[in-house]
Amino acid sequence: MTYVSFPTNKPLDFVAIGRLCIDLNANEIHRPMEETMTFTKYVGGSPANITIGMSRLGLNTAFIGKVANDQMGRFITDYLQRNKIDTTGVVTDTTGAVTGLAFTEIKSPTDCSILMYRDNAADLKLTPNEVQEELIAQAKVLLISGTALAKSPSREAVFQALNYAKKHGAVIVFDLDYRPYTWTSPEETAVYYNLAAEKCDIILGTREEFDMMECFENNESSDDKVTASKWFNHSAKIVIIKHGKDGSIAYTQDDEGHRAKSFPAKVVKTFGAGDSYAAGFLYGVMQGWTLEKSMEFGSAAACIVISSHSCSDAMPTVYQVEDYIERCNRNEITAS
Ligand SMILES: Nc1ncnc2c1ncn2[C@@H]1O[C@H](COP(=O)(O)OP(=O)(O)OP(=O)(O)O)[C@@H](O)[C@H]1O
Ligand SMILES: O=C(O)C[C@@H](O)[C@H](O)C(=O)CO
Repeated sequence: MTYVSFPTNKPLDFVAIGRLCIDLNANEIHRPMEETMTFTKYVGGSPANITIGMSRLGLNTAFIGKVANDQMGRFITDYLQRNKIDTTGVVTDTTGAVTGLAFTEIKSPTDCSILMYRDNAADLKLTPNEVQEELIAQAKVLLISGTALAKSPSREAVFQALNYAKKHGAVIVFDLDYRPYTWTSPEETAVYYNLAAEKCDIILGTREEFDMMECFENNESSDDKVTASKWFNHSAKIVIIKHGKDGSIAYTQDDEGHRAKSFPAKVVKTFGAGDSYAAGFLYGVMQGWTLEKSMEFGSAAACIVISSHSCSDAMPTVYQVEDYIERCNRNEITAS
């Protein structure tokens, strides 16, 4: 059964808009940041990671965003290009803005946190008139991600991209990617998240992210099915609610939910799970696979990334994901 129809007559499979930054992941893992001395530098930012994931899976991809006019900005653009991502939509800041930095602390496989340096970050300076309509017109899928809604003018740039995607018939995906440090209040966050989500065909988020969006409705965590059903009154065709190592559930308008188990993993760090899951899942639905198969593929892609040191650099190929699933089926991989 097909839940979402992707346009067939477009040259670009996937374009994402939003955050491009640098992850500095602790080399000395299982230590607090206070005792960490060295870091490895990777391209970061959830929509960038997802786009790198889609490109590694063999899709034709592009990115819309803004980088600082410095060595870090050039490192990001160069890395995207080396990963075969079209960067004609990546503009360079001219105001002296800087590249956002995420220092990751890996205390244990379950206790990870991110220390952010995002004052005057270039990615939030993208303006609506810098969003190229032509790029979105050529794309089957536009992915937006929540952090870009946190501040103007990037917020308006995302809504401009949504307008273009609607006009040209791209399938719109919203990865909620809620990072509280970027926002001023939960109420402001919920307003813009809800306005954007109304326009989207596929919405992916964790239970906590959906709870944030429902902060006007009640103070308690909702039932997943109740949460999902609200969005079918707008544009949504698929709503996915993720539950960490307990797996994920996909809802469509007419059913009780499709549950995907997660695979075992030798976890190094937890961040990056959601980005690799999104890339794997979206790849699957774009191939016309069932929701279960697409979710399984996303779950296995997530395991590969959380078993690795980086998010972006560890994004797997189709062969790597298939091999991981086969090895799990042969009980060759056990949880850490
Ligand atoms: N410890 C784990 N072991 C196995 N699979 C996992 C684990 N954690 C996450 N996953 C897989 O990754 C998917 C997405 O993870 P999660 O629900 O943590 O998303 P997220 O919170 O968006 O991730 P992130 O930490 O990148 O923000 C899960 O549905 C599951 O399939
Ligand atoms: O910007 C962040 O919040 C951290 C990212 O750079 C990181 O790569 C990430 O988003 C993983 O999901």
